[in-house]
Amino acid sequence: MTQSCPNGVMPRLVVVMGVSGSGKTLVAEGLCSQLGWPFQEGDDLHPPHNIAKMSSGEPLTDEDRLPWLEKCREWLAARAKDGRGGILACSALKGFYRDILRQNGMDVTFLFLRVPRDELERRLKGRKRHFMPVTLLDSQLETLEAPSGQEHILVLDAVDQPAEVIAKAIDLLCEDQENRR
Ligand SMILES: Nc1ncnc2c1ncn2[C@@H]1O[C@H](COP(=O)(O)OP(=O)(O)O)[C@@H](O)[C@H]1O
Ligand SMILES: O=C(O)[C@H](O)[C@@H](O)[C@H](O)[C@H](O)COP(=O)(O)O
Repeated sequence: MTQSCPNGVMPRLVVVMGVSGSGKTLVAEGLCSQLGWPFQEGDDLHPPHNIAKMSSGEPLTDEDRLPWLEKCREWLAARAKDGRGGILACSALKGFYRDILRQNGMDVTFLFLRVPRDELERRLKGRKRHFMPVTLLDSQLETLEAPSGQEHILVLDAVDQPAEVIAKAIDLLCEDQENRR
């Protein structure tokens, strides 16, 4: 079902968002390897105490997340400067977190990966060597403020096989690019 953009996908800033297990890392890496844009894993920008907190089964608070979101925003701002595009895997669960990432009028496209709870649980249980415990899944889902119609966010039901999900993500970026012309 992949359609190619007539002129290719033009470099831009994309945040692949959603709860833990939704496939942010897989999709963001897949997009970057196909598009040749820089990739950043949002988890790698967390301060160590945030990772320790989640590892111990405690959800993060807004206060915990603010310095991390600032790091994420700085990464996006640096990519905006160099103009080669960039894709950040970042949960961006609440509307105001997303506003932080768009601060100063930065043109950021959010791609929300929507996945049912049972599939999320299956994925988190199957994922090896990762700090995030499956017991935090419900708090992730409670914290998530699904994008409202007012926020221009691309929504992808990310339940197919990985290659298909990545192809659909490229289709959505192409479609959006055409709509923005
Ligand atoms: N479309 C998919 N189908 C099957 N497994 C997937 C899919 N997307 C991701 N996974 C697997 O689910 C787990 C969570 O994916 P990951 O990309 O780490 O999610 P996130 O970064 O949102 O926490 C990983 O083991 C990954 O390989
Ligand atoms: O805001 C948060 O609570 C965290 O950022 C969280 O949403 C994120 O999901 C974890 O860092 C786990 O990492 P994965 O999303 O890669 O599972």
